[in-house]
Amino acid sequence: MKIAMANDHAGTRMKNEIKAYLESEGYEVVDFGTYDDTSCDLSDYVYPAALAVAKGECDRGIFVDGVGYGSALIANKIYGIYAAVCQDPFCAKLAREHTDSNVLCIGAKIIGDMMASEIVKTWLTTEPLMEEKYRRRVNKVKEINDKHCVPVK
Ligand SMILES: O=P(O)(O)OC[C@H]1O[C@@H](O)[C@H](O)[C@@H]1O
Repeated sequence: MKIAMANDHAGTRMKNEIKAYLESEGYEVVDFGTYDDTSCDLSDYVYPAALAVAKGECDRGIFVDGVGYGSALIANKIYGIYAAVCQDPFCAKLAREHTDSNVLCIGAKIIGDMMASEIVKTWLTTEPLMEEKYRRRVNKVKEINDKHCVPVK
């Protein structure tokens, strides 16, 4: 599985921790930056990383900023991106089982490294539930995406 990663200055340290974990587990990581703690604008990094997922160049995305919502807000503007902010493994489990999210957003100012690691593990290893009600809900969100978002070329 190929994973796009992106972050701003608030997420660099945690992004590096997660990236090292992913690579040790055999995942391929494409790191869109930023690469240091210099203050920057999150969208400069999350936008291209989300595009890579939308285009199928990467299978999933994991983005880290201060609180997580900033990454999700940007990523969810892109056709085919379903980004969820997760602050614990239960949320990460449901973000896959119920929502079929393809981007995980984490807030480095909100949770610690151990929690982030458990969230990432859970999110990457949980599959969407096939129960009719969850499929129906996911499909309704996809219909909104198809109606209002422009496919990425
Ligand atoms: O460090 P500064 O620039 O004050 O704040 C940036 C963070 O605050 C929130 O908007 C985002 O989470 C972003 O990562």
